[in-house]
Amino acid sequence: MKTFGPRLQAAMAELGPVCVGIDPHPELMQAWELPVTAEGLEQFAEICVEAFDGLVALVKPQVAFFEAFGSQGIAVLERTISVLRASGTLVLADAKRGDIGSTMAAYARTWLDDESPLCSDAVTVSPFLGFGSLEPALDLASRNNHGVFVLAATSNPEGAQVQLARNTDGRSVSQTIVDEVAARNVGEQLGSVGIVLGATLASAPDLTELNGPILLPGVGAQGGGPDEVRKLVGTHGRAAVPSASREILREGPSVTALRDALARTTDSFAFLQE
Ligand SMILES: O=c1ccn([C@@H]2O[C@H](COP(=O)(O)O)[C@@H](O)[C@H]2O)c(=O)[nH]1
Repeated sequence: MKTFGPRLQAAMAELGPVCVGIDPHPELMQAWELPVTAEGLEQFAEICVEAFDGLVALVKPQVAFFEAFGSQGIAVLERTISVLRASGTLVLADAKRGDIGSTMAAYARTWLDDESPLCSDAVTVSPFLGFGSLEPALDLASRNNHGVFVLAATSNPEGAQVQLARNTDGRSVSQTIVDEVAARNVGEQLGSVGIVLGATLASAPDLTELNGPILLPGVGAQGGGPDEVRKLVGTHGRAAVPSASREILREGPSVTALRDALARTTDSFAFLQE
């Protein structure tokens, strides 16, 4: 099996660079005339799978919205991930896990071990307990040909307080994270360790050495768009994966309307793959 980076690259070349998020906000479930229950969650997820499966490079379920329904929500998430992956659609679990190394190993087994019911193609992780604490996830991902997306510069304005702080060597925390990720991707076609870079940001760390996928959440509902993404990624457009959730999901529950919204978003970012 190919490593995650080239698999994502192939999917983006075929289907366009966009990632669509499955974020079952209670307000969206109500707007879709679904009950805000585990049953409603299941229907929401099934509609998303029907709308997006096979039509998008990456699907990103936001784990928090499933966890909110307890064990039944987790069961819906398991089914959603496995149905998408069974048909070859790449799944990024947006779990943003980060902890001391020994606990990180348990998170890694949950999201990146092929025997786990929640195993996904990739997972988001938080490096703010120290980049080295991510080692168990990076190691397991590498052994199993999965991917990891490391938060580097997030789309929320509060992130700057931590992420733009300077280290003793003068680099920002964000830049340090990008550099650590870059070291993981040396020699790869496209590395399997990516970063998360908010599409809402005014500027980006230096991405020259990154050689990994750049997930850009914040498209649409948070105000990011093609112009912002173009400016942020510069010459690294082929590694850029703009991500939108609410902007597309608001068009539901019609599968046709969801697909149309996805197609519009994909068209608006087609320039990244040119
Ligand atoms: O910096 C970040 C990291 C992750 N996210 C996640 O992406 C989606 C965005 O949803 P929209 O509805 O498109 O705003 C959501 O799951 C966030 O948790 C992010 O927004 N910014």
